[in-house]
Amino acid sequence: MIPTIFAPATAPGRGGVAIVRVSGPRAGDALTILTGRSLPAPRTAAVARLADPRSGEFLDHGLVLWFPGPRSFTGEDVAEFHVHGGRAVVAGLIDALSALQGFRIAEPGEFSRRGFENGKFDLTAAEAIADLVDAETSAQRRQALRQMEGELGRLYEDWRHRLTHALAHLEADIDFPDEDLPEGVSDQVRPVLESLIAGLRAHLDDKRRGERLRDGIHIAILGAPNAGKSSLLNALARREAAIVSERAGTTRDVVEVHLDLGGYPVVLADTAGLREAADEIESEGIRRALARAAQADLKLAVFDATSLPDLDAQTLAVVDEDTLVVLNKCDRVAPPEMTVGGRVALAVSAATGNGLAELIERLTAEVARRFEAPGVPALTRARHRSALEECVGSLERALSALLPELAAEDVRIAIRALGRITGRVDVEDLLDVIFRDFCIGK
Ligand SMILES: Nc1nc2c(ncn2[C@@H]2O[C@H](COP(=O)(O)OP(=O)(O)OP(=O)(O)O)[C@@H](O)[C@H]2O)c(=O)[nH]1
Ligand SMILES: [K+]
Ligand SMILES: [Mg+2]
Repeated sequence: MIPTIFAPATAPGRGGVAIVRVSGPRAGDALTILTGRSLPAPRTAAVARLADPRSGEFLDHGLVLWFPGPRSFTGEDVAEFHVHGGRAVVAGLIDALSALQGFRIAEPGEFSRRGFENGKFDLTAAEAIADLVDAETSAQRRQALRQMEGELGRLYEDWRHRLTHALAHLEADIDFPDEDLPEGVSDQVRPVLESLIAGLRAHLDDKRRGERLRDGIHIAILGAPNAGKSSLLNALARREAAIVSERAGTTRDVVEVHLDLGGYPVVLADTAGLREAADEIESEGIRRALARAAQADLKLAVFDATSLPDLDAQTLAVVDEDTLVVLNKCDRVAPPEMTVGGRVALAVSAATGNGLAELIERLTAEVARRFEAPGVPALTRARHRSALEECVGSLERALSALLPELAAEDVRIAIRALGRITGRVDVEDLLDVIFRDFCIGK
C-alpha cells in the first residue's frame, strides 16, 4: 500500500498556529485515531481534543480538517491538524503519527509530487508553488501566481497540440505520398512549423526576464574612485554594507546587497573605482568591476559633481542604453541640468539623501519596463529553456529534412521536448531533481 505521509506544513519554531498535514490512504484514520471521534464533515473545520493513541496522553486542543480525495491538494485523502504553534506540541503530534502503521514523514516536495502524479496540476504549476513559497517581493509573487494558475503550462500545451496536429499531416504525407512533391515537409505543414519556430524564438529571446525575476535583477554601480559609489550603495541599502573613506581606491571586491526595489528583487553591486590601477589588487578589482558591468541588467554610472565640467572618461565609456547616469555630491555644488552620453543625469547626494527617492523611482521604472510584460507569460527556469531550445532545433531540422519520414521524426522529438516541460511525457527521471528543491511539508 502507498505510505501515508505527514509533515509540518508551517515553518519550524514558535508561532500562533502550526499545521501538520497528512496525505494518503490512511489519512482519515489519523483523524479518527488521534481525536477518538468519527470523521468530521469534509472541508469543514472541527474543534477536537488530540491525544496520543499509545498512552492516551493529551496533546492539544486544535482544529481538524478532512479533505477526502480526489478533492484535495494531493488528490489523495488529506487530513490537517491545526494546533498551537509550539515545538513540543508539534513534536508530540509528529511522534504520535509516526507510531501509526503505514505512516512515515514526508520527503521534501512529496505532497506536491503526489499532487502532480495524481493530475492535480502540471509540472510548471508545481514549480510555481515552490516559487510562490520562495517569493520575497511582489513581482516574484505575481509571476509565481500567474504560472501557478497555469499560464505557462497552457502556452506550452497549446504549442504541443499544434505540433501534434502538424505531425498528423506529416504522417498522412508518408502514407499517401504525392509523387510530384519530393520535399520533406509539405506546403501545408511548413507554415505551421515556421510560425511555431517564430513563437518559440520570441519566447526564448526574452532577456531571461522570468529567470531574472526569480533570481534577482543585477544592477552594478560604476564610477571613478571617490565618486561616492559605496556611499550610494549604503544609502540605497540603508545600512553600512560597504566601507566608505576619503581615500581613492577603497573598494576592491564587489560588494552585493539584496534589495526589494519597488517590488522587484534586486542585487545591487558596488565596485572598485575605475582608473589606472596602482597595484595588482586594485587592478583585479577593476577587472571585476568591468565584468560586473558587462553582466549587469542595469548600470548606475556615478560621476562626481564637484569635478564638473570634467567627466571621468572610463565611466563615460560604460554608459549605454541600460545605464542611469547619476551626479553625486550635489550637496556641495548647485545641481546642474545636463545629459551625459545622451542620458539625462540625475542629481543626488548620497550624503544627505537628496534625489535618492527620484533615483529609486527611475530605477524601478527602468526595471519594470524590462521585466514586466503583462499578457505574455515569461520563461522562468533553465529547465524550460533547454527543452524549448531542443524543440526549436528539432523543428528547424524538420524544415530542412529531405523526406517526410525524417521530418516526422524531428517533430516527434520536438513534441517530446515540450511535453517534458509540463510533465506529459517520460519525466520520471526528472521528478527527483525537480521536487528535491521543495521544502518539507509542501
Ligand atoms: N559631500 C559629499 N561627500 C560625499 C558624498 N558621497 C560620498 N562622499 C564622500 O566622498 C568620499 C568617497 O566616498 P566613497 O563612497 O568611498 O566613494 P567610492 O566611489 O566608493 O570610492 P572608491 O571605493 O575608492 O572607488 C568619502 O569621503 C565620502 O564621505 C556626497 O553625496 N556628498
Ligand atoms: K573612497
Ligand atoms: Mg567604494
